[in-house]
Amino acid sequence: MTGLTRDSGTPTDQATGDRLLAVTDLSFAYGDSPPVLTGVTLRLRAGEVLGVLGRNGAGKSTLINAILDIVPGRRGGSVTLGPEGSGDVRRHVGVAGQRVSLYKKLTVAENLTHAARLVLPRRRVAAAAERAVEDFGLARVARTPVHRLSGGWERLSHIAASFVHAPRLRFLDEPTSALDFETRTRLVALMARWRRDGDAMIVTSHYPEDIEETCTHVAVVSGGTVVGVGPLRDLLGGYHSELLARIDGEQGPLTLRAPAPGTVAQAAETFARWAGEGHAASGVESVRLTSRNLREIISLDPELQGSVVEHD
Ligand SMILES: Nc1ncnc2c1ncn2[C@@H]1O[C@H](COP(=O)(O)OP(=O)(O)OP(=O)(O)O)[C@@H](O)[C@H]1O
Repeated sequence: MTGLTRDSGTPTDQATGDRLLAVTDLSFAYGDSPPVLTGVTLRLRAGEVLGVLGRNGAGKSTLINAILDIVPGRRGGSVTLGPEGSGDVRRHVGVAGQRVSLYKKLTVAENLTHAARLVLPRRRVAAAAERAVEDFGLARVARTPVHRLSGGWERLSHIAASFVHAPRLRFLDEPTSALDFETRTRLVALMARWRRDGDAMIVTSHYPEDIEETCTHVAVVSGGTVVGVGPLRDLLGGYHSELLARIDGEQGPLTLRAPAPGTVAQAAETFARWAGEGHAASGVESVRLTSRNLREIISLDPELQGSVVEHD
């Protein structure tokens, strides 16, 4: 495929000062089984968000587990987590795994407090838990025991507890699964805020829209390694959008068509320019903006086919 750069444009750490993750030549196998991952090298700096795509069973969760050394099985390679020289990995790293890890009998607020106590000094625990309730919109369920929550609220509470200590490096394994539209929107907005604040993230998802909305870089796990890493804008920019404007002119309806390289936002800019040049002065009947988005791009790439699922 043309858009995805292989081994070029990898998030780099030319200036290592704001580096939050360095993975070099990491391999991983479960027990005596053949390796699930081989020779993975990744770098993430402040403000970079890496979206990880791949089919079911490709090794996305394993990538997170291997980086964090959660499950035994690392076979060589090196990993540096968090800001360089900070020493305190637990304080700077947060993991919202695919499986919810909350105490079922405790309320959401109690879970948040407990999670904060594990990492933060006592004087900061209450404020951190309160802030998580506010940021994640959990006030309605704060006093509800986890076993009585719906699946979506449970997942959101799980993510809130995972990040109650406001880590600089965040791992999110399929964070939007089970979330309704409103809740997903809230999480996506929070992720954008964390990115602006300079946190780095690794996000796995089967939804290209999640990756497109939240990530600065994309990686594909396939055949036991990370086969493509690149900036999202390069991936999307390698394809063309098309603008269609139907205009009612004196000679009857007229269709204007123009290729617009790049993302939907860039295409919209092109249309605005047309309008400024008077093309639309006689009245635009309808404007269709078609763009190759990540979902379309994935459908064109055999390596990625099967790695996405449809939203409900
Ligand atoms: N604890 C384990 N022991 C042995 N094999 C495992 C274990 N966990 C995962 N695997 C295997 O490792 C491979 C990668 O699994 P992983 O869960 O990382 O894939 P994934 O890309 O996250 O999948 P999904 O999209 O379904 O969540 C699979 O073949 C899986 O069966």
